[in-house]
Amino acid sequence: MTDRALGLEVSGVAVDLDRTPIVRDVSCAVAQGGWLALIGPNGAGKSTLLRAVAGLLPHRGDVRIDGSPVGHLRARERARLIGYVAQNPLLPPDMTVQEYVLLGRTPHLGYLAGPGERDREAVRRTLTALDLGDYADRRLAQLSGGERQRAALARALAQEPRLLLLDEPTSALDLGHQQHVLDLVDDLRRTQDLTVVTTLHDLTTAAQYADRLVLLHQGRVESAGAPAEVVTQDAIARVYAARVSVTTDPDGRPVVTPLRGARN
Ligand SMILES: Nc1ncnc2c1ncn2[C@@H]1O[C@H](COP(=O)(O)OP(=O)(O)OP(=O)(O)O)[C@@H](O)[C@H]1O
Repeated sequence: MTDRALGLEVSGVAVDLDRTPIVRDVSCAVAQGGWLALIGPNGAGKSTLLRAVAGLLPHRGDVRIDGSPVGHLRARERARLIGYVAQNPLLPPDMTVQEYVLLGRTPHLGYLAGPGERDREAVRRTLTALDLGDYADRRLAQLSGGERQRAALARALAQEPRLLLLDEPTSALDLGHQQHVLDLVDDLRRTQDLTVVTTLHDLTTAAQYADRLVLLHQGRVESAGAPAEVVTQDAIARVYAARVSVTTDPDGRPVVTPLRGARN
């Protein structure tokens, strides 16, 4: 970890759902402007942890954003600080893309005030950045799966949060849009000190973009650190029951190739 201030600090967070422990005593942290990827098999607790950090689930333990305990923030303040995109967001079908993305500005509007030029400009900029400029007046129901996913992301970016929480943000995107969206988020964290936390199933992609990985298994932290420390052949075999080869790219980041015959 760098000596930069912490953008997100999670200490001893635990979540029970229907009295079942789902996230157990998880601690992790990422610097301001850093990118942390939560990885782990299906059911490991990644989405649950992300929702707890977003303030959407009751939890034990402490979550701090830029040093402030989230539990002490008013809802509006929290909405200004945290942008969250769910794995399968429910989008109002009859709303246009532009109207929906403008909702991202709600936490910034004055009491009873409508959106101003700065808000409209933020929406225009975000739509263009996400390749949705031509879709501004389209209804959300008329978008493809990938376009919908980009609209949900656009709303969170138009919000201009300090912490961006993205649950599988590229699951519906083609390769070009995946790269484009992740590069855009990467650029925002570098230029605007945005702190980013994503869940990502693709371990090679996670290792390319994140500077810190947290491997969750059965609700606990199995390991955490730089990508090359966490993504190892042994860890993947143990936690995912998958047979892979792990090589290293020229930047020293792990590249994971699945090998057929894992069950043999
Ligand atoms: N209301 C609930 N009551 C009990 N268990 C639940 C409830 N909701 C979710 N779970 C369980 O919690 C576990 C963690 O779910 P979560 O969605 O956080 O996993 P995940 O790591 O994001 O998985 P995936 O990779 O499949 O998206 C799962 O086993 C899920 O079945």
